[in-house]
Amino acid sequence: MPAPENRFKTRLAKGEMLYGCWAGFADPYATEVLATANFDWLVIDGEHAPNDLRSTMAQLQVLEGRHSAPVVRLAHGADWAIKQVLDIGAQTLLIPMVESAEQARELVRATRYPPQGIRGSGAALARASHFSAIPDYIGTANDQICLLVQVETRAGLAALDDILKVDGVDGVFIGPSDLAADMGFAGDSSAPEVQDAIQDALVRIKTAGKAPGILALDPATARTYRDWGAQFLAVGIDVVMLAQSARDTMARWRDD
Ligand SMILES: O=C(O)C(=O)C[C@H](O)[C@@H](O)CO
Repeated sequence: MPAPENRFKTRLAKGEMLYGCWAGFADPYATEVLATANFDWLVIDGEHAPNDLRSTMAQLQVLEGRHSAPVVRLAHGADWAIKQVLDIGAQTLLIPMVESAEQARELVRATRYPPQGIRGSGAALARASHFSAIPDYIGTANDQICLLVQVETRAGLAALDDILKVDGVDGVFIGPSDLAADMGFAGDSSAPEVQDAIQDALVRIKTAGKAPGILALDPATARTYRDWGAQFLAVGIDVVMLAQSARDTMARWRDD
């Protein structure tokens, strides 16, 4: 019995268009509600949402067997953090602020058991191995890892061609907000210079045979990014959806 199939990785490799959403409440109940929308993937965000290992695991549990595949974003690509989140059952990781091929290679090694990598062997007590119910977990887990790196600075764009050559990187996510800020357009990813950089990056990622990813809350922008080659495309943030809907509702009655 091998490690569970990573459906997200399988669909990504087939070239399927995958629509996602950020899960930012850091709560399994909210993520379970979000999963009823049947997004293809949901980002359990450990960078900008108040997630910890327990809240991340609880969201992995509620997503088990659901259509929405979990993508776990870490605050930083530290090998110990990767080890812990893989052991609780994550199979697809999104790592921010990747700026070199060497950094990408280190991330690949951190996600793989030896000899391909340095992932520590704690499968005996790990949720990922179904608590040892998967006897061949260590021998089969590497193949089910999907590593998505975020390129979101000028340095990352300059290293993008080399990052794309790294085996084990399955996709590259362009972070529009951070890229805009690094380019001197903080808060404005619609600036022509940023848009040109995004288009160039998405085309390069696709041409290199990797999966291009990005986030856009505005449907017209999301369609543009899809036209430019985005394959895993996040089109919503749950926190934003609730906040905006609540404000609109009160505004409607305030002036009624
Ligand atoms: O730089 C970006 O944009 C991203 O990486 C996505 C954001 O972090 C996401 O939280 C939406 O703001």
